[in-house]
Amino acid sequence: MLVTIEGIDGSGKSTLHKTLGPYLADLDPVITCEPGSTWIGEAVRRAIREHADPIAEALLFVADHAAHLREVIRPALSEDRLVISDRYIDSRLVYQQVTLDGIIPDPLTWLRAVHHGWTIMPDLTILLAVPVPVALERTGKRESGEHFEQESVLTKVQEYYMELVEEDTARFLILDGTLPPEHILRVAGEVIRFRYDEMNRKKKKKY
Ligand SMILES: Nc1ncnc2c1ncn2[C@@H]1O[C@H](COP(=O)(O)OP(=O)(O)O)[C@@H](O)[C@H]1O
Ligand SMILES: Cc1cn([C@H]2C[C@H](O)[C@@H](COP(=O)(O)OP(=O)(O)O)O2)c(=O)[nH]c1=O
Repeated sequence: MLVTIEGIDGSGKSTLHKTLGPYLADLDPVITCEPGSTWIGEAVRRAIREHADPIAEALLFVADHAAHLREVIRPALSEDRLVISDRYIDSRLVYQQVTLDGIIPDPLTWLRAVHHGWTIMPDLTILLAVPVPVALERTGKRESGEHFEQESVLTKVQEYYMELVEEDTARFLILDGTLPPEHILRVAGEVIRFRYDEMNRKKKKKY
């Protein structure tokens, strides 16, 4: 089962992701992330740092995703493992919708077409929602400000995430990212456990 964690910068994804591994240790989950689960992640980081051309940057994120699928996601899913990824396809659908605006006509259609036919859609996506000012206050404490971490970008990104939810409500679980981290961990952890058990029960029934 593939679970992804999404949200704007500063929404608390990494905090949740780090603690889910130990919380669900009995399920032996594969804990992974985008960008950066393969060497292509280094190129992505450089593109972000050096404000590369937005199309080049978008395609590097896609290249990182392709390598991630081949090296981590597909092998783990083929063994029926539980995979939990900090960011995944939706990050591209929302962030690159912003960065490609005015550069490519209809960026969302283009982004979907680029992924079409080879990506694997998540079974469950946990979206951490926090007001943009709270996220900015949190990320403002970081030493390296990235070019995505601006109010105008994050406001659009949050809006686009909500549009994705409206299109596919069954896939998303929205959690209030301003709640205490232990509370978020318990809800996310128990929902993942329930869904994973349910999937395994259904599989057993088939045999
Ligand atoms: N639920 C929470 N409540 C308060 N602060 C949080 C919470 N989750 C994370 N933080 C803090 O906010 C900052 C950003 O969190 P992080 O997990 O790195 O976010 P992201 O990975 O989404 O950018 C960190 O300093 C972290 O300690
Ligand atoms: C995976 C992905 C990330 N990003 C952006 C979101 C982040 O601002 C940045 C780095 O991602 P990440 O390392 O997850 O940062 P954070 O922990 O702050 O959320 O890259 C995209 O623009 N497109 C993508 O496809």
